[in-house]
Amino acid sequence: MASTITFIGAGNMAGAIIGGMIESGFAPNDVIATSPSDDVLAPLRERLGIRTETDNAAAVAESDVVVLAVKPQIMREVCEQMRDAVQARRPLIVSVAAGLPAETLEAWLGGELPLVRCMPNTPALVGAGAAGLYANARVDEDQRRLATELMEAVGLVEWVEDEALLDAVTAVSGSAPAYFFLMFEAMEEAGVKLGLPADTARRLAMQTALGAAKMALSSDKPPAELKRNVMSPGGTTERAIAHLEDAELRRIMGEAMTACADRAAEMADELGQR
Ligand SMILES: NC(=O)C1=CN([C@@H]2O[C@H](COP(=O)(O)OP(=O)(O)OC[C@H]3O[C@@H](n4cnc5c(N)ncnc54)[C@H](OP(=O)(O)O)[C@@H]3O)[C@@H](O)[C@H]2O)C=CC1
Ligand SMILES: O=C(O)[C@@H]1CCC=N1
Repeated sequence: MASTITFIGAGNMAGAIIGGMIESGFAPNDVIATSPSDDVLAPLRERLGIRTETDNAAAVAESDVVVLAVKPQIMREVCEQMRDAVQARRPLIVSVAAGLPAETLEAWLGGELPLVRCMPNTPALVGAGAAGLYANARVDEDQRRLATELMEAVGLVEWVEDEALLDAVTAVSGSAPAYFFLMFEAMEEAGVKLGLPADTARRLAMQTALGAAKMALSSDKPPAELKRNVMSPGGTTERAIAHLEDAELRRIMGEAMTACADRAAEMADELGQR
C-alpha cells in the first residue's frame, strides 16, 4: 500500500500496531509516528526504521491516513491543535480511542471528515490482534478497504454497523488481553503453591492458553464440547470446572465485561461533550 499512515501518539497501542505492520511487510518509510518527546520516538525510529515527527500538524500535512492514538483525556486538545492541517489535507481519520464518539472527534477536527473508529488490542504487536471497526457515513468503499487492510495486517477485523457496539467490542477484545494476563498470574501463583517452579508454571499456563485458542479457532466444535472432551467422568478436570462454576465464573465475567462496556460509555459522556 503506497499510502502514508501517521500515528498521532506513539505509546502502547500505536507501538503494537506499528510493530505488527512492519512485521507484516508495510514499508517503514510509509509510516510516521508522532509524540511530543523524541525520547519516545527514537527507539521506534531505530528499531523499526519508520519516520518520526514531534509536530503533529507537519505529519498530517503529508498523510493519507491519520491514526489518533493518544489517551482519550487529551484527545480534544490534540485534535484542535491539528484541525487546520487536517482540514487542508482531509485524510482518512482512524481513532483507536476508547469511548470517544465519531461525531465528537469529527467536530473537534473541524467537521465533514471520513472517520473510522477502531477498537484494537495490544496482541496486534505479534500479529494476533483483534479489532472492531465502525465507519461514519463519509467513509467510502476504498477507505473502508484501506482501514481493513491496515488492521488486518496485525490481526482479525470485525466491522460493526452500530457505533454503540464498539463498547461491547472493548469488553470482548479491546480490554480482554488483560483478563487473560490476570488468569496467567493466578495460574502461576496456584502452580507455585502446588510445588512447581514459577517459570515452569508460567510457561505451561501460557502454552496451554495458546493451544486452547488455536484448537478452538480451528475446530468446528463449540467451546462447550471441547471443554467436555477434556473432562473425563469422575476425573480431575470435572472437579476443577465444578469449582469454577460453583464460584460463578460466568457471572463474574459478565459483570466485569458489563463494567468495562459501561466505562466506555461513561467516558463518552465525560469527554465527548463539545
Ligand atoms: N493500551 C491498550 O491496550 C489499548 C488502548 N486503546 C486506546 O489507545 C489510545 C492510546 O492508549 P495507550 O497506547 O495505551 O496510551 P499511551 O499513554 O501508552 O500512549 C499515548 C501516547 O501519546 C503521546 N502523546 C501525548 N500527547 C501527545 C501529543 N500532543 N501528540 C502526540 N502524542 C502525544 C504520549 O506521550 P507521553 O507519554 O510522552 O505523554 C504517549 O506516548 C487510547 O485512546 C486508548 O483508549 C485502545 C485499545 C487498546
Ligand atoms: O483500558 C483502556 O481504557 C484501554 C481501552 C481498551 C484497552 N485499554
